[in-house]
Amino acid sequence: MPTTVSILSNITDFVVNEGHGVKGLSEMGLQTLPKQYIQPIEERITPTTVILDDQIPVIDMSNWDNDTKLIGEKICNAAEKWGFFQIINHDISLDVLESVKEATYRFFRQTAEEKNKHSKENSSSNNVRYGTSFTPKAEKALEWKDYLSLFYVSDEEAAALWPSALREEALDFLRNSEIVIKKLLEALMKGLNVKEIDQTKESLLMGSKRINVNYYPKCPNPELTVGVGRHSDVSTLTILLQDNIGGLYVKKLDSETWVHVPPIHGALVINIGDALQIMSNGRYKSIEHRVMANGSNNRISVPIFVNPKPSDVIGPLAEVLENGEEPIYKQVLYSDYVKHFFRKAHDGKDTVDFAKIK
Ligand SMILES: COc1cc(/C=C/C(=O)SCCNC(=O)CCNC(=O)[C@H](O)C(C)(C)COP(=O)(O)OP(=O)(O)OC[C@H]2O[C@@H](n3cnc4c(N)ncnc43)[C@H](O)[C@@H]2OP(=O)(O)O)ccc1O
Ligand SMILES: O=C(O)CCC(=O)C(=O)O
Ligand SMILES: [Fe+2]
Repeated sequence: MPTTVSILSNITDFVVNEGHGVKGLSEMGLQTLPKQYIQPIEERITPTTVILDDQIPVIDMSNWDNDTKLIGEKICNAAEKWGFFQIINHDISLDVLESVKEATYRFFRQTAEEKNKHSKENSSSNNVRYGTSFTPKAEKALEWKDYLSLFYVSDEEAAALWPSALREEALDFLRNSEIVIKKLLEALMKGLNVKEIDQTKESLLMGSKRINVNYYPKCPNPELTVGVGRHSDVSTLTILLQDNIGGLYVKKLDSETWVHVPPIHGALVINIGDALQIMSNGRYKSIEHRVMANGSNNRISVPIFVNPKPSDVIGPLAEVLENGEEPIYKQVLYSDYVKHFFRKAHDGKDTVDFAKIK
């Protein structure tokens, strides 16, 4: 049985290689944060940069069928001004949302050995990956988070490869999110002068999906580290289910201040990702966000990343440039873009520079 001292002398082995994750560290009852997790001061979330008198829009979807235009305009405004909003009355049942949260706990409660069957080194497929932090090899300071990431190909592949602890619940959440994703994209495309989402557009906007489950265990000295560092998502859009703990912070456009995203029971947090910022030629904003570590509670979240297909080439849409607007982004192969994102540590909005016309 390893002692606390021996574990602390080789954190990488215990947390990363043996698959105990930060959950394993947290459950040892550590009183002090290991030095590997201490973030530089500028990366920590401090009260001085957080504002309390503003918040991301909350959009009620209940009257979508009768009020499509008005709700659509609210969605486009939020995408331009905040890049983030919450939706309520979106028609995904509470049962589906509660079940995927329970299943997330069920997956992470398993032994390190069981979870580690899905690590990068052990997984039989690149489409299933259990890990910790973001990209430990490239990070100077680690992040206080464990995750399982599932790239959706087909129900058959999921049946063969996804862990049974959460397979059905994750698939159910994916299936049930389909209608609301289409409504959001329909509204966002109208705002860009795209009249119809034909098959090519549909594939470009939502040709692939990835569902992650994130576990942020209780943390000693949470003020010294982060759950997730500053980043923007590389998706078209992200649909995030969070629990009731809180801790997600979003950067306010053109400012150095951050706002908290308060948990609302049954709501989903929606954010625009880099792919849609690029396709909209910068009109819709893919905004930096980060997650605070928590000293008293474990937290979970379940993002669905709606993406182009890896083989798609993305760039500003023709409809957006029709009026003579100059493109600010070039055409890039989406899988090159995503690889660039995954190979470096979280460093805020710098990912999108990869696609900028210099
Ligand atoms: C994990 O914590 C996160 C995650 C996020 C994610 C935010 C998003 O927006 S995810 C949406 C990403 N889009 C897609 O998944 C759709 C398109 N997919 C692809 O293009 C490909 O599937 C691929 C992701 C590029 C992988 O293709 P493959 O040919 O298999 O490439 P590899 O060479 O194996 O991988 C490239 C590089 O990325 C690392 N990597 C791959 N998958 C993951 C993953 N799920 N999580 C972390 N890292 C991943 C892989 O290890 C390679 O790096 P090396 O250094 O090992 O070469 C936001 C915030 C978070 O905290
Ligand atoms: O846990 C959260 O609230 C956000 C997680 C996140 O930003 C991500 O997984 O990309
Ligand atoms: Fe994110």
